[in-house]
Amino acid sequence: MQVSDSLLRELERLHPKQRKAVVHPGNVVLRAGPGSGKTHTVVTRIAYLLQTQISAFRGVACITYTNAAADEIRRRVLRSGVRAEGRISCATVHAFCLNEILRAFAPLTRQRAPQAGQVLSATATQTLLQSCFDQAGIADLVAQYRTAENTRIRRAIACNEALDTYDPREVAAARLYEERLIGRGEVDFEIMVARALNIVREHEPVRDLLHARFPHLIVDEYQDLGGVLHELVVALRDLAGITVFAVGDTDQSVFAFSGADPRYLTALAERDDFCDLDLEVNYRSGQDIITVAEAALGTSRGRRARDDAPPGDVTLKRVEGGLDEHARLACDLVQQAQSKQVNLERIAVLYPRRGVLLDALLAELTRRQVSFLHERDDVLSAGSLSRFVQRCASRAVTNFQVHAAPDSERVGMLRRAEAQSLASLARSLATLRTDAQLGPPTSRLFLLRALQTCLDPELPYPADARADTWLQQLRANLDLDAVAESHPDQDNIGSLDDLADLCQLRNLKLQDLAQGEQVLGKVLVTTYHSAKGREFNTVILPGLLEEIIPYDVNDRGRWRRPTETERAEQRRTFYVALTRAESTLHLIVGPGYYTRNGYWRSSGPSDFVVEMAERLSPTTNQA
Ligand SMILES: Nc1ncnc2c1ncn2[C@@H]1O[C@H](COP(=O)(O)OP(=O)(O)OP(=O)(O)O)[C@@H](O)[C@H]1O
Repeated sequence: MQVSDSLLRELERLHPKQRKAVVHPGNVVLRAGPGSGKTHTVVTRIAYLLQTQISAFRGVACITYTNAAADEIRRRVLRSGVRAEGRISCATVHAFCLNEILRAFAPLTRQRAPQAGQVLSATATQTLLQSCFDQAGIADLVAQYRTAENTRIRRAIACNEALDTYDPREVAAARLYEERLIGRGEVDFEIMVARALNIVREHEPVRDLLHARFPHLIVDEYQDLGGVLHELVVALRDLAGITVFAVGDTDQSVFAFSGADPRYLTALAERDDFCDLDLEVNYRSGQDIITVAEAALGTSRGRRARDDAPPGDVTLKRVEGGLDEHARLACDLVQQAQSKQVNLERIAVLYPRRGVLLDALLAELTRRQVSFLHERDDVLSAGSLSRFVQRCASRAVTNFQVHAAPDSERVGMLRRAEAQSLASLARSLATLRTDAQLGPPTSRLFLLRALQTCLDPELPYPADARADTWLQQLRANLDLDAVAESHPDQDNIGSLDDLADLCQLRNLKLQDLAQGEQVLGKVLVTTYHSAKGREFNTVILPGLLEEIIPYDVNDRGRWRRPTETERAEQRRTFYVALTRAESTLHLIVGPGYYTRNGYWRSSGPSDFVVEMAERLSPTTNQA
């Protein structure tokens, strides 16, 4: 098969090591630092495989950590000009296991795929776990704070790992939890992966069919995936003969609290049948930003910026008061960046987790009328249907912005906003309908046309239009209530009503629904965790105070300082936040903060920053 001109040009632009990873015929482990082009390499490899090695009837499966990452990779592959329609399955671990294994092979395995409402929501999971704690004699534990530990234990059980480091009563509760789940005919995300693993191990025809459909499997962010997924990947490699391309960065491992472990990536890399590759150039950040980030990590990896990259600008600022002052300075810095012609959507203000810092930031941004987008993923209902609505809102808002812009600015605006294409939304809607067993629409164009009517009308909805009326129309035109009613995910069942209630209760505007999506003209305010995989011209990190980062951990209802392991993970999260910056990075420290009860805590600057500054005082400009 022939390589297209555009792909040839892309291959030429790659670093020789990236190119080697793209065209390597066998299994690959690609371990590389932030901004080194891992995602870029993944996208090019998928395009290359689809164009040169995989016939029109077969495809590539790509597993990512988040839905956003899956959407992003799919969008970029389609944009590369390769005919990938229907030949790329890009999904999270759970969606892959559910759709490509449990559901696809239900007739062969005689295991019924989850039906309407049988995939437990997060709240239902916690209720079930709490009742198991009660039965196991540990009623004093609060399920909300032990969910990650429960996941860790269940993963260890599924992988036959030693359980002696866990509280035996929690192990008993975890076993009870699974028994009850199975007894009720329900599933949760963990059990879907474990079931998929068993099916692959026990059913040879499933393995053959999987190999026939997906001769290549790509797994992104491997360091954040747990042991069960690792065993699934090994089974797909060793038993089904699927070629594996695993990508990750152990320094960016930030989900160990729920059983993820970078050693699985190392284990793959050490195998003789895998080619272990590294990339050392950081294409995103200037050298000063890279140096500061490595100092914060505490380990010099010797990564370097590309030759022509400006060094970047790193400032460490100190305020004399509490978090209100951090927030004021953060807003000043946003405005300063804006005055240097940096588009607002290229600026991110990042915080480690919710609390007093976020309260102060939101209050100040609102007071100053800075246009910002806060990813309140906990406020809008969870689930794929709610996410679909949010993506539609993002498309509608962007369409309005393009419509309202002067002619000279319109060119490339949709691309700059990375707005959802109607085709990608139509595909997501088709998947939602299939999952809900609603059957295909009357014609392939039906969904596209319905979406176009809702999202790209001749007179677009203004971004500040009332969200409730817009949502009402979307629900009716796309028949979303039918999806909600019979979808297997409990999260989806009440999500439209929840969204509608929220829109009315809070008087939300259309742009407020465009959560988690890039919206032009808005500064992004989000957590260090959610910033993973993304990049911004300017990154501002206020509230770098001890107790805020590293922060205290809730252990069985009591707050305590993090253990060494937890501290190391928090340090990696901080490193992830620092490495999102392309050209400007602002760090803000101070003497302390007021708690929500109004007590002053003289916590002082974050240890992470103090240690970092000690390692490299000359690079950082003291303001
Ligand atoms: N060979 C290359 N030439 C020029 N730019 C590149 C090259 N490879 C990647 N880039 C650019 O570098 C930036 C970072 O790439 P990418 O997001 O793929 O890195 P990553 O390794 O996935 O980062 P992270 O782990 O931090 O999420 C992107 O803007 C990408 O377009």
